[in-house]
Amino acid sequence: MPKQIKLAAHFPGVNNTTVWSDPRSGSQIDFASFEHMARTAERGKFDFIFLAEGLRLREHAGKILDSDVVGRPNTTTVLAALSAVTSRLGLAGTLSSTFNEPYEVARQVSTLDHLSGGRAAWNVVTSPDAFTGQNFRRGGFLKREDRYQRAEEFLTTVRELWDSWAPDALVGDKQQGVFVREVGRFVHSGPQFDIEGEFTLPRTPQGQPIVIQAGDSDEGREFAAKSADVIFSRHGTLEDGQAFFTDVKRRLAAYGRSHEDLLIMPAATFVLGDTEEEAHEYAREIRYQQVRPATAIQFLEQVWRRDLSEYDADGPLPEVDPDPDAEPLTWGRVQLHQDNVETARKWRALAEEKKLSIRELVIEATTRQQFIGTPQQVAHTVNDYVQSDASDGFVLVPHLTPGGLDEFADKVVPHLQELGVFRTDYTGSTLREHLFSR
Ligand SMILES: Cc1cc2nc3c(=O)[nH]c(=O)nc-3n(C[C@H](O)[C@H](O)[C@H](O)COP(=O)(O)O)c2cc1C
Repeated sequence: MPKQIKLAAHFPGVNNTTVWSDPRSGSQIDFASFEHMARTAERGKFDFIFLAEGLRLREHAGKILDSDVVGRPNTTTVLAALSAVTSRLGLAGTLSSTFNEPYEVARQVSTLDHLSGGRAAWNVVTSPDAFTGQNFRRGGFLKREDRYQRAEEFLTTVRELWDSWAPDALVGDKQQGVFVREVGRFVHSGPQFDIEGEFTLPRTPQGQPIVIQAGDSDEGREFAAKSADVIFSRHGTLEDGQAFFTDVKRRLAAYGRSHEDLLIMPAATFVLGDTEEEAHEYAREIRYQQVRPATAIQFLEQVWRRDLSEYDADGPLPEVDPDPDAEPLTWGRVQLHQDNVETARKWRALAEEKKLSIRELVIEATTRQQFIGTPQQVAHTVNDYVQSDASDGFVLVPHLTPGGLDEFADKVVPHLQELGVFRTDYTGSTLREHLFSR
């Protein structure tokens, strides 16, 4: 029996991977856009729709990063609204464990699980940097290395709250006039949180809503191995995916968990065409739309940590080397280039080897996992990746809002179904049932 593939739909929206200038692109904020994508994902029998969270607009060299599409509505409000226009699709939202409180998050996710009949998931993130936290008047709050301690105790506390009501606590006996047998009480005392009281919501349909984790450091992986149901990762290529998969799955045994208890779902994008050549040509066009000249210079400045605005994006790399001591120029984005000098060395070598301009180099160096081809080819490649343990499935990030997922749902999914590796209909009603058949 081949592995069954898990699929999620990432609502695009706050970075240069979205081609917002395309005539077909719609609003990032209107509910109609969220509804369109959710309905498409449900038509394609996806496991869940996924919303990321950005708590502060990113900045580059002191200005709002204009390659980002600004304006991301509140996660749980959008998901609550989506629960009313879908009936099976899982609803996953990102909420930071650094800038929230366990009681509040437990209530929000619990409410979503009740409203949706057991379809809620929480993506626990520690959030990138102090800059993000300034909106909360806690700019310097928690060093990066201390955030997982808080995240772990945060999640433990949330789980205690979710478990605080017995499954049969709500009696609702109209004859006897007994509504509730016993409310859920909790007491949590630890280094991060010291709270006690009654939780206001009874046990939810899933009991424990699904927990997703998205940090990539050693601590992040360990946290996921101990506590998460799903990891959302950036390791989407075959070799990188397999290395990540092996590393994370081997950590599970220490926590008494099996390989099937934690699903690995990297982000991936896709470009479809009637022929392979057409798909590749279209993919190239999309990358040029995503990385415009000004965006290319910004990417380079992120690595060089210098003002390079005088350079021509269609010309060669600057002769000047990166500044090893400078502060990053970009704030609010996860710092992908911690060692900027080393990254610059690799980029320079790549540009020299392939004779690339700045823009061509940025396109080459920043392209993430993409499935490109005819719908049938893409279905086969996705399946090969999953069967060869590069992942358990993918979180698909379309480049158009809101219609970018339509072709995948309507043209690729049927091929996956024919291969016998993807459901032809939902068999359960909760997200936990979709993901784990239990
Ligand atoms: C694939 C992926 C997606 C992420 N999505 C978000 C997000 O939506 N919102 C957010 O605040 N942080 C997000 N993060 C940042 C993580 O929460 C975390 O702060 C960051 O990766 C640093 O932790 P690490 O060193 O363990 O990777 C994401 C990280 C990864 C790897």
